[in-house]
Amino acid sequence: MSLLSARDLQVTLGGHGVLQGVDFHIDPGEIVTIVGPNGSGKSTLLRSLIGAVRLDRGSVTRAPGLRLGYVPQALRIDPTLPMTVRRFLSLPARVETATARTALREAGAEALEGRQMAGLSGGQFQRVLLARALLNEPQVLLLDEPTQGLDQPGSAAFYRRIEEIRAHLGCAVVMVSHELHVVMSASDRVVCLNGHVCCEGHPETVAQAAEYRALFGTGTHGALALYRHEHTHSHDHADAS
Ligand SMILES: Nc1ncnc2c1ncn2[C@@H]1O[C@H](COP(=O)(O)OP(=O)(O)OP(=O)(O)O)[C@@H](O)[C@H]1O
Repeated sequence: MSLLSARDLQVTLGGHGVLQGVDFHIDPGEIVTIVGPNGSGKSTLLRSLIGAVRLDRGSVTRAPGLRLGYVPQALRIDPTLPMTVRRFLSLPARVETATARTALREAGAEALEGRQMAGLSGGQFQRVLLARALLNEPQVLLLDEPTQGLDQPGSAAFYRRIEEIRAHLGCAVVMVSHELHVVMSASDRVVCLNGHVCCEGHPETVAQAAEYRALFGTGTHGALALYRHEHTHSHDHADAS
């Protein structure tokens, strides 16, 4: 049985249709990567899965008592606000020091406990966000472009960490990524989104796909152009540029 599934999702934001007829599921231990051009609804799909978006139609079903951990695409913290990493982890709900330390260790951020949030590098900040998502020992970890702004080695290290966390905690992982090496090597399944699910499957089905490049253009720097894309329908999604 799937841990988390969505059926026939339809979402409108600001008067524009963002998701139409989207089905999704994630099974225990799986790593599923969502790819798609800018504005194709990837973040909206993740936010729908955690229950943060009003659905026009469709439903999201969670296994009973399911624990989710979510790493947002961006989180802005007022740089003038003094706040340590430890304190940040206790917002909005206080967590025990032992719990915070375990999560920081899992995320590779144990050395950052006493640091000011405003002084963290991009990679350190992402690890702290990851630690926050791990506080409740999630069964599904959802990551929205977690390596945005990291350099290639930083990004590769982050994804290795995710693999380790999956192995250690046994959690399933849903992530949005634009990085080919992640899509190719770290995913059990790839879901290609453009307002609707264009296609999905094992990364092994990846092939040379001129169609994909035609659809996604340079928005992904052609990096995902290898994803095999068998198109039987046209695209008119407003933001698919
Ligand atoms: N709160 C909002 N109000 C109005 N429109 C919104 C809102 N949030 C998102 N949108 C619009 O919905 C569409 C999908 O946004 P979403 O962030 O889900 O796409 P994405 O695929 O994650 O994009 P990116 O790759 O750029 O992060 C975009 O056109 C965006 O402008």
